[in-house]
Amino acid sequence: MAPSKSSGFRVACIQMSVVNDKAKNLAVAVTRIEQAKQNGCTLAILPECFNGLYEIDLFRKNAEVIPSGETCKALSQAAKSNQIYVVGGSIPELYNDKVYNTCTVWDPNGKLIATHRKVHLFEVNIPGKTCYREVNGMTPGNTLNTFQLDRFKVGLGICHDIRFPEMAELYRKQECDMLIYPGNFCMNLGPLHWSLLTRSRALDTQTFVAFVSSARVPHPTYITYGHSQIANPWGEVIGEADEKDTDLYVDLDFSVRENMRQQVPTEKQKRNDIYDVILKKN
Ligand SMILES: NC(=O)CC(=O)C(=O)O
Repeated sequence: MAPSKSSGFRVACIQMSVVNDKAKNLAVAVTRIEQAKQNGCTLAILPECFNGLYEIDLFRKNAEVIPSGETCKALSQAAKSNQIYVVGGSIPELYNDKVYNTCTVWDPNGKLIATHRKVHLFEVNIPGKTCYREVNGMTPGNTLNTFQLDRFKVGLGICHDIRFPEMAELYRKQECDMLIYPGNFCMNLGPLHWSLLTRSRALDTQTFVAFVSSARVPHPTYITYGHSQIANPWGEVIGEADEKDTDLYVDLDFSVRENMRQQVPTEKQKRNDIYDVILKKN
């Protein structure tokens, strides 16, 4: 049974296989959102770049104007017909001839209630392993973004954004109850960092953190790690997928967050007289 609305809700992490065919990806996403609702979920979360492969050369081809593009139309309709909140992973967004890596959020009436453009683009150079320069295909966003799901406040990031504790700290300051990061880690960095980062951001901020990947589909240039997971405010992993095409359903009980904050009151112990994290631009 899904948790009662006052204490929390059930969330679906949709770890779908993403292929080089937008129509197929959209059809899969819509079906899985419907299944999430049938399984008692209040919220369904899709992965980063779920409407096309995470390939620099494909970003502009798959880019759409928000909210008039076909991906937004499909997500809005899926949210409305299933009466469910949808965090639409991310898609390449076309805006003023620039391409952003953008997350859209839809309420159960199919209304767009938030967007988030990836602030920290993925840039690594690990010789012989992974070399990726997302800046060659995307423009970074400049704002932090939240939305309200009933009485719970949710902060948004996309993949590489999870590596920056300052951003999560700013969401903690805004009293977010949960952080959501649609993601797509590679096989070199995923095994070492994916779970560590999910747990760290959950513990730092005393929130629930959902890090939602696409499934591992063998591909010549970018192979996704998978392992979508959710950590609770204690830093415990309370649900984790393997690498396969699957959906992870997890019940969130926000009284756990209240208890943690009372029992380990780090929030009240911050020494803002000697250090602070400050939002400079939004
Ligand atoms: N896809 C990403 O943005 C980030 C990533 O894979 C990493 O930080 O590692």
